[in-house]
Formats: sequence, structure tokens, C-alpha cells
Amino acid sequence: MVDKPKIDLGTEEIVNPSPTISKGTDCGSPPHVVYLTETFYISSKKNTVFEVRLTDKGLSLKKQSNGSTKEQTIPLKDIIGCRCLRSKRKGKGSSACACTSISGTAQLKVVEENSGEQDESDVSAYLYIYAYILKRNRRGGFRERTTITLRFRSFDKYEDNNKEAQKWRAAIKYLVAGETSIRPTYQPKETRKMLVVLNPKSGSGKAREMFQQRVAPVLAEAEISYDLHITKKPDWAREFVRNRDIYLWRGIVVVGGDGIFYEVLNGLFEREDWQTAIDELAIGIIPCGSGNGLAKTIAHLYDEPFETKPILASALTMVKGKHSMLDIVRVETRSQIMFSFLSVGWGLISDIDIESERLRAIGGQRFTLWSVHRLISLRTYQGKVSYIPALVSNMNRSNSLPREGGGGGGGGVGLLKHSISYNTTLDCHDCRSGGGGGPNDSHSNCDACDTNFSDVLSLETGSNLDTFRPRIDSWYSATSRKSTYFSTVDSIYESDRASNEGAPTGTNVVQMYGPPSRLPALTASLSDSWKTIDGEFVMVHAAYQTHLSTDCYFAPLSKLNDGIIWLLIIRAGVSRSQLLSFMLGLSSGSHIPTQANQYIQMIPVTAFRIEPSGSTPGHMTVDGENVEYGPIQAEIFPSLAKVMVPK
Ligand SMILES: Nc1ncnc2c1ncn2[C@@H]1O[C@H](COP(=O)(O)OP(=O)(O)OP(=O)(O)O)[C@@H](O)[C@H]1O
Repeated sequence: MVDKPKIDLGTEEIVNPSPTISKGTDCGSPPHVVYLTETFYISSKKNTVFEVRLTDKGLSLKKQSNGSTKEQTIPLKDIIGCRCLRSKRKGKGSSACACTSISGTAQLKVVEENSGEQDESDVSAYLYIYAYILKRNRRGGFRERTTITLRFRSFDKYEDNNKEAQKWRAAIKYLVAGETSIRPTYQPKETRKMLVVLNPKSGSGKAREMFQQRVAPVLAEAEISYDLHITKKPDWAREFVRNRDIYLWRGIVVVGGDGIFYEVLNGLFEREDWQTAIDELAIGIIPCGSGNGLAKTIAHLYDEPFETKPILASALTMVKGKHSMLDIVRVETRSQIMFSFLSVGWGLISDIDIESERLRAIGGQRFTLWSVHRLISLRTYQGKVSYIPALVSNMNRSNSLPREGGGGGGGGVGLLKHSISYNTTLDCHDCRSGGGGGPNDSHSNCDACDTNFSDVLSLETGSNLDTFRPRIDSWYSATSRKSTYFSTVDSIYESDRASNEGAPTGTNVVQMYGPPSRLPALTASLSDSWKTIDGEFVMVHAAYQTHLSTDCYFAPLSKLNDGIIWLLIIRAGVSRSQLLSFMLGLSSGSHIPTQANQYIQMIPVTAFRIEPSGSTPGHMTVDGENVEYGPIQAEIFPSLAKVMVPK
């Protein structure tokens, strides 16, 4: 016997007075709770009926056509939101009658209920449900945008149809938010906007366009409003979060590279109330930089497809509202205290990072080009490296081994097979190029030609098919970037001028707060619990994320909050072929020699100190940013901050 799950029905009227427990459709699959169920039809196809059910698993679409039955479920975790809309009044010259068939490629236009542009002659209420379905292939997979349109038109009055649509919307929104207290109208728990800080100079300088074209539509679909601020100069974001009342926002999302994330993080630690700030505000990143180490790390650790559509992956993370604790490393030089989330480096990789700046216009490729250059003209550095080894006995190494192709596992989800042109408005990469799961694979076993059961599905309520208007075009025009972008309720876009007005005052004396150091002063000698290597080095690089950039899988065993710094030491004397093999292995995580190697070592530590002593000119970096060259020490503070994650 199966117990009925406990559902908090709240005090208000509930959507479905008695959510039912339904047996799983597959033999042996667990029962699920059914919240809403309704029969829909497709106007273009007689004898085809859809039973649509909203369950605790997702949106189930059961198609019955000429005696055959097919069922597919869009998992709740893949749904990001839904909106109720009305059809838009037609312009001059077109028919004013909603009964008229719209032929060919013409699409139904929809608007907000009170836009003033609604078509009063169409009493239907349209519910648009947006999902990004996870599809797996040999390369890891991709997410495919899917829109389900439910047209409610059983009643003669729009108000009644809208009430039905709103009931579904509320139930979907509550379930997507992970709540089981379902009410007829949706009231979000969090009403504050998101703060979005965008660096227009990051990467190849297209962050603004990328946000508008690929992120804003996703936020609109999830009905997340935001305040967008464009940085004016280096350190603008840092000053902004230091000086503003940041609790006005629910979280901070940076659009740019790891450098802008670093700025925001350090701005938070420059606040007197830093502890409250980092406790209350998770930070997210939309990768528009040239390295994008943190965004790639998050996707990798959560097994989210990234390569083909990195911006989409991160935008979806942003709307999920989830976070993970993040280790933060406190770094000290002779003149500065910093808080780092990614890496500290000395030598080869830092040199490549900084010196390749001159090639910024070519994007991520700059690292590869400069690596070749620096391998040919190799430098070594004299100095001392000390560290406190980490206790790694509890680490489950077998679980952390590098995965091929950016993570695997998980079969394909559902039966939804192909996407119509909507994807073109999102990331421009062709997500289906190469590998299984591409369009050909998809078409081989799907209803590709059956638009009535595809991933842009338009369904209608009603009982008498013969009275249906002959229109099959109730699809939301997601290709209309502008209207989608600007329609997010209450979102504001700060222009450069507005950003300037809101710019930090810059009058305060800046002080770095954050947790105090537990290490000896940088000039003091170290105790015996430290291990020290004295000599000549090609590089020393400490990392606490798996990836330093999209294609640099530097510390495969790292986790977001394991309290470990991975210290890579390459000593002078290493052969060029060893070094080449190291560099080539970085993209797959196979750069660390499997046998004990006197030149290349990766050591888990909790703190370290680097003291250069020679005269070779070189670079030291923290999170990819150049810092003062000289002695530097760092220590990890486990789980100090919060970062947005997909689940
Ligand atoms: N408006 C601006 N004009 C010029 N520089 C800026 C502006 N806003 C921020 N910056 C600086 O740009 C630098 C690089 O930014 P960001 O990290 O976003 O991009 P990136 O370097 O291309 O990416 P990554 O760090 O992932 O390699 C940061 O040091 C930041 O301080």
C-alpha cells in the first residue's frame, strides 16, 4: 500500500481540492501526485485528443489519436516558467475577426492581458509554458528550448478562460519553485529583483548584446525582474557593491568574466557588514569573458551541458534560484589583502594569462597562442614555496575522477524530439552539430513531422472539435527579441548615463574586512608544520575550482566547497616534452603525471606561501588578475560565500 504524500494545502482555496495519487505509467514506476488534469485538442487534427496532467513529476501530455496512445512528460526541473497572455489585436488591413484562418507562416501575436493591444474578439486565454529539455549525446548533451501553448477557450468570457489558465500557471509556478502549497493565484516568496552587473569590455566585448539576446529572454520566460547596471571602468562593480544598499536585491549576477566576479566578491568583503552580505546574497555568473573558469566549473560539477551554449546554461542556473557554498581563499601580498575564488599563480600560466591580454580581441584562443609562444621562450623563477598539506583521507577520489566529454550519465529525457526555429534567438552555436542526439539522431525516432506532438505544442480546450476555429498558429513569437526583452515586469536597464549617476561615491576610505588571517605575518618565519621547497620553478599555480578556463581542466578533484587548495608545482629541469605533454593534457585533465614525478607535482594544501627571490621579470595573478610581484601567501576559508548553481 502506498501512503498518500502529505501536501500542505494552506489556508486559501486550493487549485485541486483533492490532488490524486496516480499509479506510474510504467510498470514499477512510483506513483505520483496529480494536481491538475484537463483535456485539450488540436484544431488542425480531428480525432486527436491530449490529456494534459500536472503532476509532482512534471507536465504529462498523453496523446490519443486513432486508437493509439503516446505519453511524454516534461520534467518539472526542466520547466523554467509560464505566462498567461492574450491574442493581440490585428493591425489595419488584416481581418478583425478571430475566426479567420491565419494562413501560411503568419503567427498569432500575443500580449499581456492589460496591454491595451489585446484582441477583445478572442476570448481565449493562452498559457505559455517554457522548458529547456535536457538531451544527452556522446558529447555530454544540450538543452533544447520547448514551448507548450495551452489555449483555454471553454468559456464564452475571457475572464473565465483566464481564471482557468491562471490556475494552471499558479500550480506550475509553485511546483517549479519546489513548493507544494498550491494556491489559485501565484504569489512568489521572493519579490526583490536580481542585480545584474555587466562588464561591456569582457571577453571580445559583446557582453551587452549577449545579455540582451540570450539572457533577457530566459529571464522574461521565468518572470524574473532585474536591475541591469553596466560597468563604466575597472573597479566600478567593486565600488558599486561596496557602497550600495545591496539588500534591495535578491542576488547578484555578473555578466562577464572571472575578473568581474572577483570585483564583486571583493566589493562585498570591503563592506563593514560583509558577513551579512555574503550570507544573504548568492553571486551568479553569466560567462562572457575569455576564461570563464568559474562558470565552466559549476556546469562541470553539476553535469550541465555547457560547451555548445554556455550563456544559456548559466542563464538557466540564474533562474533556478539555487546556490551552493563556495570556498574562498584569503590572499595577502605586501600591500594588499584579497579574497579569491579561483586561483593564485606565479610563473608560466600567469605569464600567459597576463601577457596574452594584447590578443583579447580573439577571445579564448589567446591563451593557446600565447602558450605556444611561452613554451618556446621558457622562463624559470628562483624562490621558495611553502605549504600546509591538507588532510585528504576523507576525499572520495573515485567519485571525482575526470569525466570524458564534460560529464555523462543520464539518459535522454522524454519524447520531445526537435525544436523549431526558436533556438536561433538564443546561443548562436549550433548545439546539435556533431555527436549523437543531433537533428538526424532526433529525427530518426521521433514525431518530427507531426507538429501536433512536437516541442512547440499548441493545444486548445473545448469539447466540440467541429466548432474549432481553423487556426494552428497559437505560438508565442519568441523570435521577437525586443518584446521579450523589455516585457519582464519592472526590470530596468541602466544606461551608461544612469549607471554613472548611480556610480559609487568613491569618497570612503576603503578597508578590506572579511575573516582575519590565521597565518603568520607575511614577513614572519613559518613553523615546522609547513613544508618548504627551495629552488627554481617554471610555475607554481594554486587552484580551487576544477577549471581555470573553459578548456583548462586544472584541478579535476576539486569541489566548490571541499576546503582544499590544489597546489601545482613545476620545477626547473622539467623537459620541454614533459611540459608540452602537461600543457596538452590541461584541456582533458590528464596533465598530472600518473607516476611520481620530481618535476611536476599536484599537492592538496590548506595554505601556502610563495617567496620569489630571483631577478627574472614575471607575473603573479589572483583569479587571473595581475597583482604585485613579490611574496604572497594564501589560506582557504571553506564555505564562506554562496554561488548560484543549477540544482
Ligand atoms: N567598463 C569597463 N571598462 C574597462 N574595463 C572594465 C570595465 N568593467 C570592468 N572592467 C575590467 O575588465 C577586466 C576583465 O573583465 P572580465 O573578467 O569580466 O573579462 P575577461 O578578462 O575577458 O574574462 P576572464 O576573467 O574570464 O578571462 C576586469 O579586471 C575588470 O575590472
